[in-house]
Amino acid sequence: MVAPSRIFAPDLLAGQVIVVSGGGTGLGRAAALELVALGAEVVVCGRRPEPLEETVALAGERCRARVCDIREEDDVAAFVDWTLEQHGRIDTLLNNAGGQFLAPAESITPKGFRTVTRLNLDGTWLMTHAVATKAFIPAGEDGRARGGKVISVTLSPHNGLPGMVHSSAARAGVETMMAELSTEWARFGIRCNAIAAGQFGTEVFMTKYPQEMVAAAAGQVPLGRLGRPEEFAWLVAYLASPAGDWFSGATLTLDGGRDHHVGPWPIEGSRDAEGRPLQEARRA
Ligand SMILES: CCCCCCCCC/C=C/C(=O)SCCNC(=O)CCNC(=O)[C@H](O)C(C)(C)COP(=O)(O)OP(=O)(O)OC[C@H]1O[C@@H](n2cnc3c(N)ncnc32)[C@H](O)[C@@H]1OP(=O)(O)O
Ligand SMILES: NC(=O)C1=CN([C@@H]2O[C@H](COP(=O)(O)OP(=O)(O)OC[C@H]3O[C@@H](n4cnc5c(N)ncnc54)[C@H](OP(=O)(O)O)[C@@H]3O)[C@@H](O)[C@H]2O)C=CC1
Repeated sequence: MVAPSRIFAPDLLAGQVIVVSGGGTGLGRAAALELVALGAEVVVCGRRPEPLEETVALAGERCRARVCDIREEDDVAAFVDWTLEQHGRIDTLLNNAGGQFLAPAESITPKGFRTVTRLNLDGTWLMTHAVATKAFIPAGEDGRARGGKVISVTLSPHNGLPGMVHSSAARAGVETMMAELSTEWARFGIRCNAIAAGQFGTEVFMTKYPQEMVAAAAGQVPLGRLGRPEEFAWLVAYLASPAGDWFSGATLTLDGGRDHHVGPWPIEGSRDAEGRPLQEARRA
């Protein structure tokens, strides 16, 4: 049995059907567990069955899983069709599946660049388009488009992460995609937003990258620590709830201040002998 939410009422999302891509691990799993705790029916997908099955085991019977590679059009179509057969509707799509490898830009081959943009930009588009055309745009019982919400994970800092030019570019594309669709698909009652995630201490984050970079990451966050996966899950739950109904086209940056980090503060030349930031004298 999944643990109750520490923030929201237990029936906040009762009756909702929510798809979480990449729901077998990390941020996606944390979101899936929180959404189930709030009463939603959750469907997770990813390439590997084992992590998905683990999420289902942790979440309980209101969570189902199916293997789907978001880069493959036929896979995506079959996944969305299956979800609709199981539940009859989808209310929210969380585009969380994604990732990249860390490498200096000059060393990235055309294939390597395509690999990352195909996953993060094309894959997000395939999922968004399939869910919209199959679940959100078709008319409901009242003859009007059913509507729904798309929440896509992107990346902070927005001036790009050195070593991740492919992912920085792809995530910028996703944010603009969400903004554009918020206008085009408003007529169907579809809300599209992005969550620009700063650095979160998920298992993959802690193990995939060079350890010296991981160790230095919190030092680049003004609030001095990595994000906790449940902090991401709470924002997803908020956006999926009625409290999120007037958000559309927004990028919500969740990063402890990382986007605007200018280095440690106060720096030498800007602090007094006790280390306090300098302040100008008031005029007499
Ligand atoms: C202080 C600062 C703090 C901050 C520092 C850190 C900030 C991190 C912020 C973000 C954190 C996160 O997102 S954490 C979560 C990350 N999670 C993930 O990345 C999970 C998903 N990722 C993946 O599946 C893989 O990494 C990915 C490469 C994207 C896709 O895998 P695939 O199996 O599809 O692809 P592969 O077959 O492995 O590779 C395809 C091609 O890509 C290229 N390629 C792949 N790996 C490569 C590598 N390591 N180096 C070079 N090139 C590579 C090659 O051209 C490969 O072709 P060949 O040459 O022919 O083989
Ligand atoms: N952790 C962090 O600091 C940050 C994370 N992010 C982004 O947030 C998201 C979640 O990150 P996190 O939980 O840390 O990382 P994970 O690597 O744990 O999560 C990525 C998930 O996406 C799935 N996935 C990858 N490729 C595909 C694919 N082609 N089709 C379907 N599913 C796929 C993976 O499952 P499988 O391998 O089984 O397919 C995995 O469950 C990612 O998009 C990540 O890039 C952004 C900023 C910072």
